[in-house]
Amino acid sequence: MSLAWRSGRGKIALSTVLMILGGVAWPMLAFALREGINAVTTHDPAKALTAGVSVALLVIAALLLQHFAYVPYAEAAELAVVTMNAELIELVAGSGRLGQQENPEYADRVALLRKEIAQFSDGMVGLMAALALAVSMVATGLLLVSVHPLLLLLPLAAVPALFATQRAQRQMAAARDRSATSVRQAGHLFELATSAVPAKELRVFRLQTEVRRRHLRLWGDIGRELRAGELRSAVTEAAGQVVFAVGYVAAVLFVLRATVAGGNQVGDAVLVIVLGAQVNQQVNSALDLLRRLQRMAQSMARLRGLRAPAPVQDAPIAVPEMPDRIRHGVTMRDVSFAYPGADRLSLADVNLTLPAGSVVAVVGENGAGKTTLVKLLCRFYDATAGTIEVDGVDIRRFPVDQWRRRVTAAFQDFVRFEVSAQQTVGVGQLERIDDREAVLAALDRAHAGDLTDRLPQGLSTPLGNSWRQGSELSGGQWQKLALGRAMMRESPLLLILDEPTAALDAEAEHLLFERYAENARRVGRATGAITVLVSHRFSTVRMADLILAVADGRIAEAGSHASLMAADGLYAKLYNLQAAAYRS
Ligand SMILES: Nc1ncnc2c1ncn2[C@@H]1O[C@H](COP(=O)(O)OP(=O)(O)OP(=O)(O)O)[C@@H](O)[C@H]1O
Repeated sequence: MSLAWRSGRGKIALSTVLMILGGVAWPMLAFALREGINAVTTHDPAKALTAGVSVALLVIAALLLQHFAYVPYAEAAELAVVTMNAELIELVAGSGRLGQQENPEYADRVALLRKEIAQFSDGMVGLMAALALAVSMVATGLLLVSVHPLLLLLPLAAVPALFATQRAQRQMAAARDRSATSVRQAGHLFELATSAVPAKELRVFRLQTEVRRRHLRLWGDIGRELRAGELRSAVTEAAGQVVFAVGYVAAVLFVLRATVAGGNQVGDAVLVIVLGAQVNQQVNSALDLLRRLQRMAQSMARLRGLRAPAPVQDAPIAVPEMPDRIRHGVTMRDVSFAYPGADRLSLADVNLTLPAGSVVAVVGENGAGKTTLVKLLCRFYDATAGTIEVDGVDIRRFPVDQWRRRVTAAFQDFVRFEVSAQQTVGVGQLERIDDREAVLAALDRAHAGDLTDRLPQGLSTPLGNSWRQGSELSGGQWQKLALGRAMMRESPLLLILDEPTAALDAEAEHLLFERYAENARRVGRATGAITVLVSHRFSTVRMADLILAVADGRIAEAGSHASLMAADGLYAKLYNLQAAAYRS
């Protein structure tokens, strides 16, 4: 509300006045009607004329004023939606960790919230109109009392309806929560069916009909769940309304009896009949407002849930200075790790040292734990047991943010930032995003200097289909840009390359790493920087100073290419298999 107020005090104040005038016009209309009818029954033409003109003016006011008031309200509500979305992005993407985003329950909550925030503006408008509603309810109450104090009980008859509405809301929210996972899965299928990247596989495997069928089936399930919830909540709400209807009928009969007995004038009976209908209208509006407020409160509670800080495992006792260089190496001591909620370890009892200045390759079969090892080094997660140390200092003692500044990485599932080529590389070091020379140097280090020559506007070329005139790149070209992005930071302590070249051909990868490894060792000698390369290509892996063969979450072997070949274990087996495949 404070946001709405700050968005334009003058406009909001004027709208609120218009809203209140419009709101009060309805009960005043009933009052003018009473005066008119009483004037007719007492044969007072002057009073009847005044009342008639008042009725006309009040109808105009009641019908028109509120429309104008809604314009600034809607504007302020949109602003609130934009602000909430910004906060949601900050909460979801701002965390230094991955644990939340890889958790399906968290993903459900974020998906629901995204949907709810889109409907937030309606609730905001209702909330801003609440003052006008309250004023018109008070005016109605005063007029009812003017006929008979007992009539003030009429709005009380609406109280059960209020409770019923609250209950109905909870029933609906529970139904929505129950169907959240299906909604998320249906959303995923919709993305699959309509976005460009999956289009090829969908067609090759002729999956379009299957995806459509599953999408329909999910929506069938969701529809059934929601309809059942809607039916339950409709029955609950109707029960509340029946109580009010009984109260209304009783009030009308009460006044009619008094009128027939001569205690009231005819106009009083008309006043109560009209006001009674208005009370019903007001109570409905109040219920609707309550419904919206409850939805908003639920959204806010969900948002608060996301705001709650993730449990901090690493409260540092004394934060040491981030080292300028690594002198000895990064050591993992008895490191084990299980993903949150998982019942098996993805890494178990890892003990190893990555020597300062070295190029370390990690090999192993799919699911062995290579990426998990890398995630711990990047501190997307902390080890479940054991420690990771840099020159003897536990990395959990460094603030995550500072550690991240000295880590750079390229991943297999790299991001295609659809901005200019300059920026898609430059975001690797935001402070230098517009530094052309830095971007060109990074691309050169990634062996991708020639790429920009092929782009129509060089580094300024907009990339991707979200631009009208954007250039679409091949998978390998996008990957080269992602590698360039990783090379933007010139003095990282840790460079992670997690299958960053899977989309490049074997020769391009070999050339890149030959050059890269040489450079990495040279830089490494100066800063102790360690390069960790995850790859399935053994022609590249053999160049590394240290090779780690991971199997089932454990380090099965560690050593140089020559020593591991001599040992004739897992590495030698995998190497020979690939070499034989290439020879044949
Ligand atoms: N976010 C996650 N939540 C739960 N378990 C996960 C998660 N990511 C990976 N795992 C599990 O951890 C184990 C190791 O996975 P990891 O991604 O480290 O393998 P990898 O060696 O990098 O495999 P690949 O060569 O296929 O990339 C696997 O059993 C996987 O199922």
